[in-house]
Amino acid sequence: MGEVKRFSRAEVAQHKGRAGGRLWLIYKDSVYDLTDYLAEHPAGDAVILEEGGGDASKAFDEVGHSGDARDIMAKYKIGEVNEDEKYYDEKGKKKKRVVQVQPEEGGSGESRGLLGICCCGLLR
Ligand code: HEM
Repeated sequence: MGEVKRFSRAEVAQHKGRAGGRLWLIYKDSVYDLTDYLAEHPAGDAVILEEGGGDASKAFDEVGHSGDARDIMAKYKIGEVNEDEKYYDEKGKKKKRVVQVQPEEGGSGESRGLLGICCCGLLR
């Protein structure tokens, strides 16, 4: 098997399936081109079009799709999202989102929350 193709989420978002374009979507960090499946979807194309270009993990799971549906989906896989944009770890478990807080430029390096500001007022 060859190398897996990698896509950025921004690149996937360019394929919304509108105006004759291809329809890609993301399910659990894998990228699918469902253009040729749209017309076959048992629940119609509209529900998939709504997710076009985006991450359909939640929508797909909420339906409670069958194993058959998952087998079909596998046939349309074209790659995976870039490693640094993945939401799931190697075990398929959802990663904790790491939010990096940059210190404010030129500031004191300390940002006070509302509570902090109130307390400071009281202590003065
Ligand atoms: C990603 C590729 C997809 C494939 C291969 C797929 C396949 C299928 C299949 C085979 C069914 C028939 C029922 C079953 O076997 O589970 C189904 C039903 C359905 N799908 Fe999808 N589906 C896909 C994506 C989506 C997405 C993104 C949505 C968005 C919400 C969606 C919404 C539905 C709904 C609402 C039903 C009807 C469920 C029901 O009758 O209870 N599907 N799909």
